[in-house]
Amino acid sequence: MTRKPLVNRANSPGAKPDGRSAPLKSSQASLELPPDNDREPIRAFLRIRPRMDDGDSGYEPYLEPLSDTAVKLTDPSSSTSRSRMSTINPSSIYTFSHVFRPDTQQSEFFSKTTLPLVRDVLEGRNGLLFAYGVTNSGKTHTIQGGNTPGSAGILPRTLDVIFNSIEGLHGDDTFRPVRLQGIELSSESDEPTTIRLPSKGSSPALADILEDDLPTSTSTDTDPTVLKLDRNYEYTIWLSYVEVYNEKVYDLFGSLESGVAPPSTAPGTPARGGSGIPRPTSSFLNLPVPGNKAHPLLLTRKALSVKPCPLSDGDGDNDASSAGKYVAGLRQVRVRSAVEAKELLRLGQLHRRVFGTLANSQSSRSHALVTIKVLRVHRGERHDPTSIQTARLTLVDLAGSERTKHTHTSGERLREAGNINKSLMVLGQCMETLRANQRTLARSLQQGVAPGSRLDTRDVKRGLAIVPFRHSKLTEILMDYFVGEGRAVMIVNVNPYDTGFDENVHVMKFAALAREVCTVPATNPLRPLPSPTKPRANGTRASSGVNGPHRRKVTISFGGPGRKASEAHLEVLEEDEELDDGEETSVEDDEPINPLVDALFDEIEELRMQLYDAHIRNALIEAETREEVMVEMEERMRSMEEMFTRRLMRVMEHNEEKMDAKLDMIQRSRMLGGGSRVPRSEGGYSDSIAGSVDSDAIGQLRMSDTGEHDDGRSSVAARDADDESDDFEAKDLLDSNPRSRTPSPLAGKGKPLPKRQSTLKPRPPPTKAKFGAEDEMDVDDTETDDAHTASPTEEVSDGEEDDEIEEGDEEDFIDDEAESVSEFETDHDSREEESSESDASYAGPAKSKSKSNASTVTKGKAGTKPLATAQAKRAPQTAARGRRSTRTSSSSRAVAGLEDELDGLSLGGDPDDSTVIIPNRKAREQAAAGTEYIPGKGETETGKKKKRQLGKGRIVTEDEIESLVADGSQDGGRQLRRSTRGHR
Ligand SMILES: Nc1ncnc2c1ncn2[C@@H]1O[C@H](COP(=O)(O)OP(=O)(O)OP(=O)(O)O)[C@@H](O)[C@H]1O
Repeated sequence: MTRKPLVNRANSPGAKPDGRSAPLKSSQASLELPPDNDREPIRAFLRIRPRMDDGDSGYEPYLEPLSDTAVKLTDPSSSTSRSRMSTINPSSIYTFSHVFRPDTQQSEFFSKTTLPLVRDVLEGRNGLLFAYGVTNSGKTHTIQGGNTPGSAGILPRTLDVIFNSIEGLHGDDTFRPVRLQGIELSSESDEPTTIRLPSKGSSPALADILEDDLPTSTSTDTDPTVLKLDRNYEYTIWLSYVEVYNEKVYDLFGSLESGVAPPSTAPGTPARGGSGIPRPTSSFLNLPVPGNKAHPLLLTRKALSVKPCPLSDGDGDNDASSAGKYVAGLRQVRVRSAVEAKELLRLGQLHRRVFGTLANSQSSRSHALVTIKVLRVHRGERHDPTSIQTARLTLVDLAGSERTKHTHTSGERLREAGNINKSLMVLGQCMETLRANQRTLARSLQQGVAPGSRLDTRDVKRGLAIVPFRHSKLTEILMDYFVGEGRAVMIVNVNPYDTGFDENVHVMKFAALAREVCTVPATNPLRPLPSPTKPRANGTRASSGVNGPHRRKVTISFGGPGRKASEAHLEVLEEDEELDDGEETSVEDDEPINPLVDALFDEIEELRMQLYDAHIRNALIEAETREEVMVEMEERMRSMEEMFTRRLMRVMEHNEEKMDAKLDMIQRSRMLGGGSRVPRSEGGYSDSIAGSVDSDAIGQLRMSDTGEHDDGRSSVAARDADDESDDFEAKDLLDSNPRSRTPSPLAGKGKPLPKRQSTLKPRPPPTKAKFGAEDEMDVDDTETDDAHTASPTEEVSDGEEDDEIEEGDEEDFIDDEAESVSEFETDHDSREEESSESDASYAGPAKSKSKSNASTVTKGKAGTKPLATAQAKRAPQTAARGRRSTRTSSSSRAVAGLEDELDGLSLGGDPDDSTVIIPNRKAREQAAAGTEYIPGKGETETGKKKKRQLGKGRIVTEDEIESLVADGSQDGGRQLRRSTRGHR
């Protein structure tokens, strides 16, 4: 956006106070001080929106009226931590010119806020009213009103009052207004002063669907107020309607169809009274509804430029100080009745919808400015252009003031929001600067001037800041109201329910700021205008706007009760404004621009937009990251669950195998021991097997916790009377309680193997010969069943398997969880580790029998795995040999006790005959009844599987077991043990 030079005259309010009474000239260094009562602050009215049925329920209002002029704003979340983070006071009191409570009627609101401005404009004074507030706070309702009787807003009421008051005082069309306050002869203008108002029957298609939702003006919903006017004057009323959207100015009457005014709209007569309300139309609204999205209807509109008024538009003194800026090319349409005016404004509303700023959202995304211009001339001087006086009243419906960070907008919406915020921010900056300048000026006046003396205006001007009106289109258009003459009124709309508290605090602060800005109401109303100017030549050139023409798609949904829902697809092409070629440059353009200020403003705007973008990007990234982390965590949890399940299964199977190995070993020791008791020899295998039996197997078979875990022999003695099923339970208990467990069975059964190797070497041949084929078979059996878990080498490989799993799952582990797992495994396999450690550190002192045994293994372990396996195969033979040769009296007793018990476990029977022991009482009852055993819910998969398999076989009751035990069959006993695995 190119910038025009800043103008000290127009941008500084310093010139203003004296502008009326003593025009400021560059050659004139002093001025008369205006009396203080010449200025009055902007009046700010607060209107609180009532609670709506849809959407406001559940919210408590955070705004409480304290009086007719004060309200208290309380942060609804003040009790939460949010308020501690917020810089906004949890509770604040704000004062206004008047506070309108939610139940205020439209007529009352109009009378107190707008009627004085209507009187002013009819008497020749300018006025500005703007509605400020967040979305959904009631700005449009305040300005335009609703559909119900009595709900007409201040705009239709203003038109009612004006036309009520000038009834019979209508002037003719000889002169027409141009720019801000210029006039020209209508005959010299190309532009039509009227518009074609076709009848209802020829209603255009697009207008038909667009107007459905708009408030309809009814002949009954009019304001009856009549102001008393000087009846020596004639009046003509002109309307213009501007939309400021994306920092561009568009004429909402721009596409009106030009035409000769129909007879019914001749000067002085109402357009069409009664029910026959005329309908204005435009080239757009005549077009058929495009329903095909692929071929949208292309509509083009052109932005208008805002230009400084020429000096010739100034007052009689040719003072440029009061000349603001005008919208070049803006159509000003003569209206002759309130009805006609309302229809025309309705047309503007339709155009606003066609071009999309109201089409896709109920929220206004543009600023809408309606200007009512009144030309007044004395009846006796109606042909003297210098006697024509002009005044204007502008009503502004500002776009919602919420900031983008709360609206989560992006793309086109972000641009819109950025531009809305830009213009509102600049409006605030202008007010702030105006206030500061006025204070500076007041201070200068107080300090430096004696009563009645003159002040050097150059000193005063030096202390005044430049007001940044030209940094937004909105403030450029409104600037004349702040630096020129006229009253300004601000309506602050607040929805105390669902809108953001912070946003409303900003609105309140803005209002407080506005209230401290003073404007200068005209004290010399209806100044005669200079001679009318000739229409300008259209010497314009295209704007060098950086963005170029802007295209966007607009979809308008329509339908409703009794109508088919449909959509109209439009494409809007918005062309940049044209820049003037310099024909009408004012003094402003000659003023040097302050490059630093200009650059700083540009920088601020740029940074602000970057900040918005960054906020939105951050929010998106955060959301995506959270999502990713969540998915990853879920994945990890799943894999950990699988891994733990696998581990649990493995540990269970491992335990089963160990238990089998122990049982086999114990049984084998019994068999190998036979009836003869061989004295234990020092360092022989009998030591190891005895130790193993003493400390592990016996301890594991112990029935109840005797508290003598370290003394397996006493445990064996204590449990002689216990039965077999209890035995199983005791094993489970011991397995599940690491503290109560005796050293690992592997420590007993695995470590002796290398020792066996050392004792194997001197093994005499007769010993080997003593063991026949049956023993060899047993050894083979041990190889498959026992050596798998008993062999240290196998244990190592088992451990490697574990390691593999751990490596595979390593990344899935959270350290703590991994620790808990290893803790479990450490307890469980502590004896194995002990063994491994001992294996690895042969030089260490032997701490126990098994350790000392293991330490001797190391030498043997230096060999290969086959060697170890061979050792494992020979282990039972060696053990038997050792047992026969060496045994202490105590261990002998223990072994004897164990053997006695194992005798009872030796069962005979068919190895193929599948049997089952059902440890569960309910299951036993089912079995006794001949029902197939079904595993219960929650039992492990292994258990289920084995039970199902077993269920296919013969089910054995306890009595049968006892008989089997009585038979003493070894194969049957093994089978029985295997059958019971699944139940552990
Ligand atoms: N004083 C009121 N009495 C009854 N209804 C109201 C009042 N003020 C607002 N409303 C209703 O609240 C809703 C929102 O109001 P409105 O459209 O005027 O808000 P807005 O501030 O103009 O919003 P936006 O900035 O998005 O255009 C409308 O349905 C309107 O009819």
